[in-house]
Amino acid sequence: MRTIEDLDVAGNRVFVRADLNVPLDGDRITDDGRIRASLPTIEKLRSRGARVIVGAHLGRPKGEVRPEFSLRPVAARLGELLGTDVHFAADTAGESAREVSAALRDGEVALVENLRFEPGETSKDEAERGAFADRLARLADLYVGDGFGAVHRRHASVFDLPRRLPHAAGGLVFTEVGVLRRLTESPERPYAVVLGGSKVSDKLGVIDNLLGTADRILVGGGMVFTFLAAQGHEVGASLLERDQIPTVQEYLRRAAERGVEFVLPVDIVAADRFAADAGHDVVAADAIPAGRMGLDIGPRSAELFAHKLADAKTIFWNGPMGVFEMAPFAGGTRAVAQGLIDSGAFTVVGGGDSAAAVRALGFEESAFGHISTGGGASLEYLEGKNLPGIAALEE
Ligand SMILES: Nc1ncnc2c1ncn2[C@@H]1O[C@H](COP(=O)(O)OP(=O)(O)O)[C@@H](O)[C@H]1O
Ligand SMILES: O=C(OP(=O)(O)O)[C@H](O)COP(=O)(O)O
Repeated sequence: MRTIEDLDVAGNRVFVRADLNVPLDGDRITDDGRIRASLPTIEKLRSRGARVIVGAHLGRPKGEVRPEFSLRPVAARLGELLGTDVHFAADTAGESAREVSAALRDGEVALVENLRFEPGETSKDEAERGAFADRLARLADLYVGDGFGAVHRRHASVFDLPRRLPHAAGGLVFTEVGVLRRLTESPERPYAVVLGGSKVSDKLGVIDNLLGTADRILVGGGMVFTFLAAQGHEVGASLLERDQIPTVQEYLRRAAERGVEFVLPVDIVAADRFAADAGHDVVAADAIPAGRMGLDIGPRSAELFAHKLADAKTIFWNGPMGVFEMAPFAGGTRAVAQGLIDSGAFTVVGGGDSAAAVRALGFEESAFGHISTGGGASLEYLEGKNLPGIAALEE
């Protein structure tokens, strides 16, 4: 992969695909980790006289303009962190974006509106994606891929755009890939992987490959309930991917065959609704009452998980153990974070929300080996998959 140093950026318009998909509460950014992670590349380009046009997504607005997914608050925060005004284009590749791009002076920075407001960004249809990438390409002379958290997406701005412009990888993508490579090339054993979060169907697939590399797989978060259902238990109103049950049954069977240990919660914090002030209590994992939803792993599970991490030499963790954003359901995530630290292992935490969780719960980032900005992206990298956003940069 070429680096920024290989590009002649001075006086040129450089489109930087960043991952600025930060958690928001209304228009308040609750964790700006991904914005901070994007700064070194943007600063380096500015200092070399580039005209920087940043493109990014926020949430999953599915090709529609939805004001609650606007990047405007992100532009303001990016400007504060850079110590300069960030011009904001009210559309993605339309009139406003073209005007903003044309008016940029050397060293200035602009952010265009949420790329996913355009159906072409995420389309499965290559022609539709290509047409959108063509429009984006008119905004810039060069492309820098730095949105590590989105490199696993075959999206217009990630995959099709770099094929249309001279391109290079940004520093964040380099750093992330460098650390993850260490996990794929002979990790020190025992190697434990902790999986949780809510993007269950996205992330279940990684287990297929982990069964060949990890010694122990701990499952928490929303992923738990598909496992419990696969074992024949009722999961009440918890998050469940019913069509994935046979796949999970197959994973459990293969794990037993290969001597990979699956560690599942033994108790669950079950709530009567999805709210911070919901009524809740701890129930056995195989006895979740009808109508109740599991929003965290229980205290006995937290202890079990910490115990199963204690002797590990390498740990990768993606996905919070519960709905950590609500205090009554943060215990499992806190215990796993502490378990990683106490193990003394080489630890990697990946994912927008996982990284936000460790910061929100007051842990020092330096207590972990590496905090990755990508959850799904790092999982797919560990799977050995060809990541579209990296493949396009290598071309
Ligand atoms: N049991 C659960 N039910 C519903 N949502 C959950 C549960 N456990 C965790 N979550 C949610 O998962 C989200 C993070 O999932 P995900 O996006 O997959 O992680 P990451 O961004 O770290 O890759 C958090 O917002 C958290 O509230
Ligand atoms: O938040 C992200 O990924 P992550 O939750 O796996 O860390 C990225 O911004 C990608 O978002 P997407 O999973 O909606 O494509």
